[in-house]
Amino acid sequence: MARTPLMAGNWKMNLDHLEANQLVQKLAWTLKDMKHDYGQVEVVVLPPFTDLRTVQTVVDADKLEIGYGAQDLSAQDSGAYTGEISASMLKALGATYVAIGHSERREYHNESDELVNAKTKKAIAAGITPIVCVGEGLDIRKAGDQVSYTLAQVEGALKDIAAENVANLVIAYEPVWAIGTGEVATPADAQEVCGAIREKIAELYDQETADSTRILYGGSVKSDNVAEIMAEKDVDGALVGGASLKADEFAKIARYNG
Ligand SMILES: O=C(CO)COP(=O)(O)O
Repeated sequence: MARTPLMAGNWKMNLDHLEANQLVQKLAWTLKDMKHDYGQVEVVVLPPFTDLRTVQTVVDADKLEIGYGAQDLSAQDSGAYTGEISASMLKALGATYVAIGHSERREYHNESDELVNAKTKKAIAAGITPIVCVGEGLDIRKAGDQVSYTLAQVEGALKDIAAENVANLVIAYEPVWAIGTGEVATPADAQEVCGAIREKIAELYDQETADSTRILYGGSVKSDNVAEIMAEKDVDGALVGGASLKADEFAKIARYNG
């Protein structure tokens, strides 16, 4: 079954709401100039929470086909959880995606597979597509254990989630050693783990489910390396950090297929 490629820009803690407004408009103009076909490659931005209302306003006002979402959400529904943002709050802002378990959250906020699993369930319950992030650090890569390590994260994240929901979610393989370092995984590195993730989903569920789930690669993706990574059969898109902060560069990434 055909999987629509997805290019998602994770802005991390960059750009305030005024800058967000400019970037989203410039991205839309640039893609329009390039005659981008959104049916062929889906384009999504994941700004900081404080930008979401602004992004919603510009996307709605100009009827942009750019999707947007958040970089995290709470595992709780509501109540005394200072600083947290719930799935229903994101839904009310029209968010259609949310990144969950990004390696920076796992590292700096001690997010466990159990928490990632709980957050993934909250996103699904709210009708928001989770982008579940997994991937190994340098020590694990050096030991050659990247596949088993990453598959354990996938299994943890998907615990007790039904096949129909897994078919619709997105998994992003982001080897930590390739994030923000300029050191991009080779296409073969990306395919090795993305292919193994798809096999794992087939084993946990069935082949049809595995064939539907979109699997992204992330880690130093740029316009000059995206095409070769996208040529791999189990890579369905990219989760882009630094290069998504420049409209021209991110538009070129979205137009990797010419
Ligand atoms: O973490 C990433 C996206 O979520 C990747 O970041 P960079 O593209 O800046 O390496």
